[in-house]
Amino acid sequence: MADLKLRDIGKSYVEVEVLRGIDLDIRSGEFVVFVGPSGCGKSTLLRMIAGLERISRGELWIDGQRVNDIPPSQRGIAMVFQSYALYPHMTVRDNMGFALQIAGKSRAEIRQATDRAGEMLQLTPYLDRLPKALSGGQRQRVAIGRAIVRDPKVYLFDEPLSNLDAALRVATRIEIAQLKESMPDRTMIYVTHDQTEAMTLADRIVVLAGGGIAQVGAPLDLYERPINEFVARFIGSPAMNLLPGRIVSTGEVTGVELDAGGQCQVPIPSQPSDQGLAVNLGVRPEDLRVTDGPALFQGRVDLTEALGEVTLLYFGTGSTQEPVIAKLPGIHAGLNRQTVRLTAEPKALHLFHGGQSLLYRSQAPAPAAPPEPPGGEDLGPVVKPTPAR
Ligand SMILES: Nc1ncnc2c1ncn2[C@@H]1O[C@H](COP(=O)(O)OP(=O)(O)OP(=O)(O)O)[C@@H](O)[C@H]1O
Repeated sequence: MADLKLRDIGKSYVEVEVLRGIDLDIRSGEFVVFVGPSGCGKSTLLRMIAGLERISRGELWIDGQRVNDIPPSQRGIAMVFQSYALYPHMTVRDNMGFALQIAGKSRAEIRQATDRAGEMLQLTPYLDRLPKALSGGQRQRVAIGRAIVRDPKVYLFDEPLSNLDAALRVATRIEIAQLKESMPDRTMIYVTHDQTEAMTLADRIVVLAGGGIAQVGAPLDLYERPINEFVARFIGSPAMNLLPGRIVSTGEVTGVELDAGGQCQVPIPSQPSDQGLAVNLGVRPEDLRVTDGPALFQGRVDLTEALGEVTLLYFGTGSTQEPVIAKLPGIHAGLNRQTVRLTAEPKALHLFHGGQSLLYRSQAPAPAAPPEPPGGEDLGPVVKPTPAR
């Protein structure tokens, strides 16, 4: 059992500030996944938790102990890297047991721990093999086994599956999920580029961007209620479409007229002063469907990609703006070069102003005496909610 508290953590290299103001509580037994664009500092944050990078600012607490100055070996953590880095001349069992040998454990203890890890990872038949006689997936399992034998309170994974091919990634991802199930009180923190890994493994996802935390939440929370356009487009593939428009009617349901001509009603509350406000309507490719009725979007299909279970339709690929993408179940090759009308359920729509979701503004606590809105133009900043803990 170990919880982690990150308080105002920052990291600077000589002239570059990579991370700042990271505040995060990770509960005992939680599986937390860090995602974000390349270079946003995911690995740096993980390495600071491991003790492999110095923490420039702020405090890190593991299990109630401030560990900023505690060496990695005394933090009760084990880290699994992308490159499995096994000793080529040692058997699987010796690779897994090496840390225990260094720690001075008895042969019987080492044997018991490596037997148990071998069983958990289905490596029992391979314990006497050298790494070169294993597949990539098996080698990565040995690397995980090396962490398991130490029985750490916290497991850190830095893109452990990125060297594996697609099929092995899926198989090993499922094994990691099962591993978590079998160790419910162990805390796991996992860095990945892979959306599916993040969505399927995480209890909570932490989206890092611009040196800080953009949003923290359960995978479906981030998918259904992204706090801003960045998170909206980062979670989900292909990325959410953003259609520019303006608010034409306000209330519990907001009317939006799109620059391209479509109209829609969005069940997100707005105030009278929002009338005329420039917004982006967000709609995920998978939420669009073809209609004969009133359309949210209408255009000529420039390209279709048939992926088997779904077809992707691309619109406006020639313009400077991002193409609009629809993801329809089934095969729709006949739609190529056709003009298609698309719509979506109102509850699948998102509204953004100045990059921030209007959904969250409505949840902000009302001030004791709300000031009169000044003339209906300036809404002021969209208030961020307190991230879920
Ligand atoms: N030793 C260093 N000196 C200076 N800058 C560094 C150093 N190590 C990392 N950085 C910078 O810190 C930033 C964050 O790096 P980090 O590897 O944590 O990103 P990441 O989000 O894990 O990226 P990726 O997804 O590409 O692995 C990058 O811009 C990187 O160039």
